[in-house]
Amino acid sequence: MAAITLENLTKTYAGGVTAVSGVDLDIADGEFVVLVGPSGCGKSTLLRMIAGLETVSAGAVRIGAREVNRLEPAERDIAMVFQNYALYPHITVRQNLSYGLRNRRIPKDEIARRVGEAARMLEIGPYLDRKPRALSGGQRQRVAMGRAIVREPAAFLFDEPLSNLDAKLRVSMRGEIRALQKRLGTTSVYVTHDQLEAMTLADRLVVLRGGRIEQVGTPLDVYRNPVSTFVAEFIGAPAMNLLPAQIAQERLRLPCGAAVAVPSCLLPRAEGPVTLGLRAEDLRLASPEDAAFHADLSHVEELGSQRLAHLRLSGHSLVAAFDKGVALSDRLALAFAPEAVHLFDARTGLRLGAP
Ligand SMILES: Nc1ncnc2c1ncn2[C@@H]1O[C@H](COP(=O)(O)OP(=O)(O)OP(=O)(O)O)[C@@H](O)[C@H]1O
Repeated sequence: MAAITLENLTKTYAGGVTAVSGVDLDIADGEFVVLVGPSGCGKSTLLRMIAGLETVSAGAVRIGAREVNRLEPAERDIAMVFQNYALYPHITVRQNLSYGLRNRRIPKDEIARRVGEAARMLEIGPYLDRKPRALSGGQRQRVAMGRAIVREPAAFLFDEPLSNLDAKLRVSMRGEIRALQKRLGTTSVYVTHDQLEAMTLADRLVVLRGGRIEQVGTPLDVYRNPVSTFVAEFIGAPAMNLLPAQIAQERLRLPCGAAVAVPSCLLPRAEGPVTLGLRAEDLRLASPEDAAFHADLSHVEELGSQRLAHLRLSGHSLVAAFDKGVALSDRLALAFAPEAVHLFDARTGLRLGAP
């Protein structure tokens, strides 16, 4: 096991596209770090540079005490789990698991011990003598995990390993990967574009945007204190509501003209336009007297445990989350606690005020 350090890591492809730019990141020994961001933000490129599948244009990758920039993937002591499983189709599951170990001349009884242990952990014992094509997608992904585990590597690198599975299986495999990683204590870097997967797996999230780190933090910290409108909209479902607003005389003026008090620590130095962020669950139904504003109901999404109200406020859309069974009229009186307010610079999108 080992820590992983990225220093000013940069990748410019031959065509001139800079996919990753000046990334600095310290991943602690045993930590589970998830790289998350929209398509094209550079997360796969970053992971592939750690793996050695992509060359580094500038900067350094360290695994443990070693700089590994010039080492082949096989020399880096890492194991990778891919989306498409990458199993050998013509040999059995047992042979797939032991293949890499045999190549490294590990003694037979040691191979048998590791394969047996991984098969037990992943409950794939009954399939050891089948070929991959005789397995379901979930079982194949378990074999791919098993192949990583038997290597006993310094780190696991996961590239969207669950995206080919159906929604229910994804949730259960997510739990299994998390539990397995905790049990083994192996440093892990996991790439996904699915913010929910990122939130539930990570010790720390790394949100990437345009090849740069936008924010690093625990899932809850990133959810509660997004550094920008980009992170606010990307992390959390439904996405944070963002509305244009004005600061005037230490009050926040909403698009409908209503004015509300805001904690002074949040207020920007100058008066003027800001972007107001409000999480759907921070909006509550209010009596007409203590409503901050009124909004028109356009439709309701029933999620079983929750009702999501899609609303219109002076030409802007927003979503409010309510408990199941709450009665909703066509026009809702709504309020929010002053502490629930997130304010962002209207021009740069960066967070204003203390987190
Ligand atoms: N081999 C390549 N040659 C040139 N440009 C590339 C190459 N691979 C990736 N890119 C570009 O680099 C940028 C980052 O790509 P990358 O695959 O790392 O993003 P990603 O965040 O993993 O996206 P996705 O979620 O869609 O896989 C994109 O603009 C992509 O078009």
